[in-house]
Amino acid sequence: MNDFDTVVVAAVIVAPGARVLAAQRAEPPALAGGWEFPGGKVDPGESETAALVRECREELGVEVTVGEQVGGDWSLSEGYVLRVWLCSLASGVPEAREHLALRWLGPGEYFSVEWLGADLPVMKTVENLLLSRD
Ligand SMILES: Nc1nc2c([nH]c(=O)n2[C@H]2C[C@H](O)[C@@H](COP(=O)(O)OP(=O)(O)OP(=O)(O)O)O2)c(=O)[nH]1
Repeated sequence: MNDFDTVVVAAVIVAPGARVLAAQRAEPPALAGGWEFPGGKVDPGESETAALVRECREELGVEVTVGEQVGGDWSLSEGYVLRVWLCSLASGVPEAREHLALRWLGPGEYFSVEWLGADLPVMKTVENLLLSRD
């Protein structure tokens, strides 16, 4: 990445049973229908973890606790970089306020949705992380 890249942060919300929350994008048309981890762009002057908490509040109506980072910089389109953290639910039940749908995926279901290109390798790394914990 370079200093001009926009950081997009994403939350892998993990629930008991090693379930992770996948969210289906509503827009733009090129990405609509694809599945991602909830998140969004970091605002100027905002910390990355604060952006993560804010995006989960706005998009899902939940409070999350931020845990360990998953990898480093994940490639996105030109000018963007994706950074990902494991999170847990502190309060609330996720609702699709900005997404088409939400789905909890358990082990064996992690690849049952059409992940966006950037998210597929993230899901693979998360699978390794979660399954090595058992
Ligand atoms: N949030 C999120 N965005 C992702 C993921 N994977 C991926 O390629 N992207 C792309 C889609 C978008 O082009 C960009 C994030 O934009 P966004 O629309 O979620 O950001 P935002 O909530 O801040 O929205 P805005 O500024 O456009 O209103 O990163 C992911 O897992 N989570």
